[in-house]
Amino acid sequence: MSVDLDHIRQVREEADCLYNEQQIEEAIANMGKAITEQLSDSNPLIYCVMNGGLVITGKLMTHLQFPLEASYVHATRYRDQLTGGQLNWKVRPTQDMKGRTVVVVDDILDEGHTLDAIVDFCKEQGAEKVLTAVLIDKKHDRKARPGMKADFCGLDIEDRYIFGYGLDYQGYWRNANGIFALKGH
Ligand SMILES: O=P(O)(O)OC[C@H]1O[C@H](OP(=O)(O)OP(=O)(O)O)[C@H](O)[C@@H]1O
Ligand SMILES: Nc1nc2[nH]cnc2c(=O)[nH]1
Repeated sequence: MSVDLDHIRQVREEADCLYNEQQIEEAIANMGKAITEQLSDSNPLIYCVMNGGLVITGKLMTHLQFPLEASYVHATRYRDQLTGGQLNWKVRPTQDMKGRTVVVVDDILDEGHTLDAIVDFCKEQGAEKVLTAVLIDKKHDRKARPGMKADFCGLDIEDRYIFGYGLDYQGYWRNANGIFALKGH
């Protein structure tokens, strides 16, 4: 499928900025502090959920100055759509996580099905404790479980489709240096 780059550029120009870079970096630093306070002696295994978790995981890790191991999983359920479907595992965790503390890091907790499935998988593999960390929690009443929350969260957003800081619009703008909401969504 060919991509209309003029459309991609226009989407970015017309989008509403919900959080700028400075606000996001401050939120990431606060997440790093909270994780450090709780986990600095636990030798955790940090899983980046690709693709969206790429930016937040990299930035968050530099705030975690204690021994840890890092790896990634790849699961997707939105592909290039604005609404989610069936979770598609592309790469499952490979490390031995028996008895380990695992932290699953992703860009967004939207409905929560992605995080729930990854957490369940890690528990089935014998992880002792599985915690979740997300940059963004989207506020609505469609969570996979009522009241579902991440253990560590940077920012809340209203119920709109967003991109930037790892989140994409049709595969683009994961590199946008703010959190932007799509015009009209
Ligand atoms: O809470 P949920 O409703 O399950 O949605 C959250 C997930 O959706 C996005 O991934 P996506 O499936 O778009 O794949 P991507 O990471 O490659 O963008 C995002 O990165 C989260 O992993
Ligand atoms: N890009 C993007 N991906 C998502 N996955 C779940 N919610 C969202 C969202 O608002 N934006």
